[in-house]
Amino acid sequence: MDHPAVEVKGLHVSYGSTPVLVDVSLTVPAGTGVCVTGENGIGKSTLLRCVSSLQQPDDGQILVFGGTPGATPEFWRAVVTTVEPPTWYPGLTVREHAELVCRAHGQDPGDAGIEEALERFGLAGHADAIPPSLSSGQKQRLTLAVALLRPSSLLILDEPEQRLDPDGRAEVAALLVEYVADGGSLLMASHDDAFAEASGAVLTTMESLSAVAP
Ligand SMILES: Nc1ncnc2c1ncn2[C@@H]1O[C@H](COP(=O)(O)OP(=O)(O)OP(=O)(O)O)[C@@H](O)[C@H]1O
Repeated sequence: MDHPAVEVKGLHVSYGSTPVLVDVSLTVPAGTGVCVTGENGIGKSTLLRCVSSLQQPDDGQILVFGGTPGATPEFWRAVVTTVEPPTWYPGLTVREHAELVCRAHGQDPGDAGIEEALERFGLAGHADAIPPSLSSGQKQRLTLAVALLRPSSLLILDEPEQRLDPDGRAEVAALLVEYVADGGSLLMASHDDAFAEASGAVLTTMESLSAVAP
């Protein structure tokens, strides 16, 4: 039986005595995209951090392709998460970061489409620069370019539209449509409904995921 890409049941997370996620449940069927929306501070990043195994919930169950998140190397081969801000390797250029990630995932950097990806993300002119010298939007473009270059089965993206100009948002939305059309699964949080819809994701509000009204 095919497992859903993500299955969250009865998730509870509190910070101190403040509950943030109360009985939250969510399913992302494999090969589909889901976008969680909702006001600042409602708990979207917390949910994505838990699904990415970067945070342990107080209670509830999370399965990613039927397994425990973060428990195996297979999880990290299948899942790309941009919930944590990226870290750049000192002295490696934009192109070298892309090559490194491709190599780590068993791809021949010469065949991985790096030049095309840098071109598509408007980074071709910055391929020999180091990431800290890029603008905040260019850094976000690089983060997403590298996330999409390497093979994966599930993308977990926290507000991927952040800091992108309108052309950048349209380009990323088109790439996410392609990713899901090619069989990938997508779980993201966004404040931009138009971007999320253009990405082909099903929009769902954070409130609707909780069995208990906040
Ligand atoms: N490490 C933490 N310690 C204490 N409180 C936290 C922590 N992380 C998040 N919170 C609180 O939990 C709530 C949910 O935060 P979270 O970042 O998940 O919301 P969000 O929906 O992603 O917000 P935004 O749209 O602003 O990104 C907020 O009230 C936030 O202040």
